[in-house]
Amino acid sequence: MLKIEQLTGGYSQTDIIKDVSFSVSRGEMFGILGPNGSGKSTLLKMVSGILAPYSGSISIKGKPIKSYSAKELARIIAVLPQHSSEAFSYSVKETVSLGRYAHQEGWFHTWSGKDEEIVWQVMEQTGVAMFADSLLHELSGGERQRVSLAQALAQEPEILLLDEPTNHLDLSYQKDLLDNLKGWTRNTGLTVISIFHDLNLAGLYCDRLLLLDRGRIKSMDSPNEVLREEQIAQVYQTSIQKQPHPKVPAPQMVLLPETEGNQTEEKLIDESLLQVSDEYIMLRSPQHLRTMSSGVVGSGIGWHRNFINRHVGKDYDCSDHRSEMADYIKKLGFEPGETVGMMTAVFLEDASFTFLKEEGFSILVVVTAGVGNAVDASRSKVHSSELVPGTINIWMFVNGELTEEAFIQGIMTATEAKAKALHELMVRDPLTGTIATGTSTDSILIAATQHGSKMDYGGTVTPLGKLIGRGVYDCTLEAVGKSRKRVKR
Ligand SMILES: Nc1ncnc2c1ncn2[C@@H]1O[C@H](COP(=O)(O)OP(=O)(O)OP(=O)(O)O)[C@@H](O)[C@H]1O
Repeated sequence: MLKIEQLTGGYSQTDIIKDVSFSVSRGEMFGILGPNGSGKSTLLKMVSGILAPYSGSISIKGKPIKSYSAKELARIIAVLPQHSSEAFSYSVKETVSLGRYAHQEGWFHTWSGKDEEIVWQVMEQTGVAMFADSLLHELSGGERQRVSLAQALAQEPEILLLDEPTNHLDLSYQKDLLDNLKGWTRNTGLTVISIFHDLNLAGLYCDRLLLLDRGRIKSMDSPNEVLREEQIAQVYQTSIQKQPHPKVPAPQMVLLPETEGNQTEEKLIDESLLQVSDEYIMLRSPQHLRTMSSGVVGSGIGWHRNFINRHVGKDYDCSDHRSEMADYIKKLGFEPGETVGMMTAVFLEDASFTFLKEEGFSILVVVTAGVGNAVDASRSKVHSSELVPGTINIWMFVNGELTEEAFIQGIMTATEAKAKALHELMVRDPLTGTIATGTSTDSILIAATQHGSKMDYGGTVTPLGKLIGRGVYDCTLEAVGKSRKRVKR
């Protein structure tokens, strides 16, 4: 659809765009990225024919751009410029109607039924039909942006060039606009070439991205390839981290703020922060901790500062345990979003905890363990899937920085140490009679301050794994021992 070859150009004989070549296919959504001043708008001006290049060529549908008249070009390409705050006293409908100019034939430019139909259709699509008679200056910045888009669409272009289209739009209109653009590329074959400042939106919606660095192509590929941490950090000169999107296979780039200097003094997470009552064991951390857990509340990966292991009776109704637990946390005066909450039928005075230190880092392990509901994971097929309280809950608080890999390996190490303790104590699965590996509702938490020594790994023979293995094994032995004594009494 569009082919750019060795394009060089700029202003007053200064090269802004240098030797740029790429092509865009019909129906493609193509994003242009780059820091301020890297030449994105200049490139778009050349592609739209507003600015003549010094050298190189641009061809559209196989013909040089120079061979098209202005009117012919306007029937193929529509441009949505960077938003301007100027607003003339035209009505919305009049403004959108200007987009039909390229399609009007002859000297008298008669307004046809088709023109009218298309203008209303694009006003509906962009959500501005309700303002049809309003004057532009009466609209908000985002509403005016949508009017400009409607005007561009009224041209019925085959290629839509957009300079920062989501500028001034609130979240829901950003999503609507990009969903619509994506839909049009798929359904009507519209080709979209758009400048983005928001790398995450570009990564979510574009088929391919072009990254400009001081007027040259730094990278042009799929979003996942272009949005590489080191590359973006280098081109944008900032600290950035790449993460997977939680729902779709698209990269998300997050800024890493400079927090040095305004950090409050780090407080050690140790047993002095534990509060144990008949109702719950609680740890309130002075700072947010990076967590990976399977709690009833706060499960998955996150940042939390309150940790509650709550005692519930054996007859606790588990049918809506998540919302019941969230209500309970609120009643205690905590925000469920900041809290990891677990439940246990074990008497909390039977909890076991230990604080272990190594060169440069330390961990606090807390275990509550009831094994009446023990299961051998290798034979769990014979059990029903019903959830019953009676469980081993393991908390591990690490004073140190963990990689994601270390979080996962720490959980593996703890699970192995727990299984070993159950083996040592000959805890049996009551249904199979074989040695149990856990219970059917065990929960685990690993939480790290993310300050201090960095631990890349948490496997069994790593410094972190050694402390976890020992701490979880010892605490599980002790907690199961205490709870068994109580059962005997
Ligand atoms: N009309 C102009 N005359 C002279 N120089 C210009 C003109 N427009 C832009 N420039 C210069 O060209 C360079 C690239 O500008 P351009 O607007 O293409 O960058 P951009 O990547 O779109 O930046 P931004 O992200 O800030 O919108 C800048 O150094 C700018 O000062």
